[in-house]
Amino acid sequence: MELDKMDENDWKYHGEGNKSLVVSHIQHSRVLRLLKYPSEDAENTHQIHEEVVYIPFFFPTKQTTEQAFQHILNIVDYSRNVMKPLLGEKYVHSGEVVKLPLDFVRKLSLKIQQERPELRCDKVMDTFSGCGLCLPNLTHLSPCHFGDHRPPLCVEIKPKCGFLPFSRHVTKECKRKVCRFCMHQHFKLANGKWNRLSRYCPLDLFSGSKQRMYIAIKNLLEEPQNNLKIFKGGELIYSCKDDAKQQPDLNELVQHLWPYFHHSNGHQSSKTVLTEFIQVICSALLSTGDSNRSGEQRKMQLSDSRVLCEASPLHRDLLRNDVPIQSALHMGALHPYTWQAVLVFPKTVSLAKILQAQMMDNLDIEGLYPLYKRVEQYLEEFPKESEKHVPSEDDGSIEYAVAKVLQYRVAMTAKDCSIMITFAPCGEDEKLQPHLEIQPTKSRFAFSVSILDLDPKPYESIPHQYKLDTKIVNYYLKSTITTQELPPSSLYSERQDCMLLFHPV
Ligand SMILES: O=P(O)(O)O[C@@H]1[C@@H](OP(=O)(O)O)[C@H](OP(=O)(O)O)[C@H](O)[C@H](OP(=O)(O)O)[C@H]1OP(=O)(O)O
Ligand SMILES: Nc1ncnc2c1ncn2[C@@H]1O[C@H](COP(=O)(O)OP(=O)(O)OP(=O)(O)O)[C@@H](O)[C@H]1O
Repeated sequence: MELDKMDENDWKYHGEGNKSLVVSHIQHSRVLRLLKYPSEDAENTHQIHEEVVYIPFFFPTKQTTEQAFQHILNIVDYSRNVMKPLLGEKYVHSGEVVKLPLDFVRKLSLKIQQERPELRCDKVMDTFSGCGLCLPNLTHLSPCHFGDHRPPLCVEIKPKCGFLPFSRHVTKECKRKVCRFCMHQHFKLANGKWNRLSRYCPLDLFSGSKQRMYIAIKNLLEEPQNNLKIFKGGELIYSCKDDAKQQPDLNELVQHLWPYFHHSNGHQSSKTVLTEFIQVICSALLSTGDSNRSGEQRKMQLSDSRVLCEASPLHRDLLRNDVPIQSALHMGALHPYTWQAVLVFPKTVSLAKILQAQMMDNLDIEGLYPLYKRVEQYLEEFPKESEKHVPSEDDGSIEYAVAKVLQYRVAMTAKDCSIMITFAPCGEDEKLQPHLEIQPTKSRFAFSVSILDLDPKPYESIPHQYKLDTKIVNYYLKSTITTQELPPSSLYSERQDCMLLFHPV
């Protein structure tokens, strides 16, 4: 990429989240990630004072171009030096900071404006610093493959927090039974963020059980919200609609998928196509990504009480079928026709890596917040930090509090990251390294798994997290919405879900 010859016509709108906007190159497998800031700040933007451009960049404090560059550099450093060692070299692409011509960025911003979803237009793209992040386009597969004409499919999942808090600091009993995502759904519905409750429960996705993962992905397909996007050949083909009242069209998705799951020996029903599609996703998510498959993989295991969320449709299915929860949890190893509720996937699996990082939040926000206050107070009294030994137990020291706050921020990043699973069919005689292929059904696929959006979460967001946690829990407790009010599954009947559940593992 020649930075002095940047042309906005070589780039197109690709997607965005709350903090950044992404454009992709029309020929090369590259994306540019540009940061955003609230549009009300844009009015005060660009005050030129003593030849310095001030930018209302992400935080209330104004930043110079140099500070903006440093800010993006911090994002890369954090991804490379903190998150990558935790999540694994093979899953993380930290990218590189680039300085872009301002003229290019401004023209690009105008060009893509009409493609941006309305719900994201409360923020504007940064057109003042000229700084961005250049990354590989993860919706593509590396060029080492392909004799096949079918473009790669890419599934992006934002899994959110996959465990129930185990901290002794938790004061509300419901937090030990119902996961944060499921509780938050009710709060989001009440606030108009979404119009329908999602049946997805992160604890199913992180369960390590193929059946539960299958159900989690099926539920994401039915109600993607901001947790699922599907790309084909780098183009977004399935996600929540801009008008959140509308549901995305699963039949349309099946039409896209059909050429990938069509077998010569007969007609595939929509359901079979979706089933095979989900199986490919599960296989990729469960792959260890290691070329060396011999030898026992170290397994990750959670205690029974942490693996099932009482608000999840799965839990209700068990109750409806009169399966005692605790015995269901234990049956995994004993019964040939049951599901494994206990998390048993190898530690190198992407989901296990993410979960381990999330669980660095071992105090819960309720236990962390007083430590945050301790740090706040210390910083007021002694603004210059000192480096001292970090105690493993809380001895009332500032060192312990600082270490825990840092640990919590890592967990926050892991609770908000996304996974991209990209795959494409490969021919029967195409030779691939074993760790780069999966064959969950009749078809063989080359695939890759990546973890993205690994930005550091600001220290200042901890008080917000503390307040939000209280609001979510209080709303959930007082809400009259019962779990019966979950919308019925449109993909399969509840009964079929159960049949799936009790399929052999
Ligand atoms: O707090 P949460 O769990 O609602 O997560 C926020 C996300 O909302 P979600 O619940 O996933 O719809 C939120 O996502 P959306 O904007 O709702 O798509 C952001 O990812 C936000 O992170 P940041 O402030 O942009 O760095 C996320 O904030 P952090 O908690 O990561 O700070
Ligand atoms: N390297 C990449 N390759 C392909 N697509 C990408 C890449 N990085 C980001 N994207 C796409 O751009 C979207 C926005 O990026 P990202 O999730 O980093 O934004 P964000 O604003 O930081 O998110 P959040 O709302 O979680 O804060 C992603 O959902 C993904 O679809």
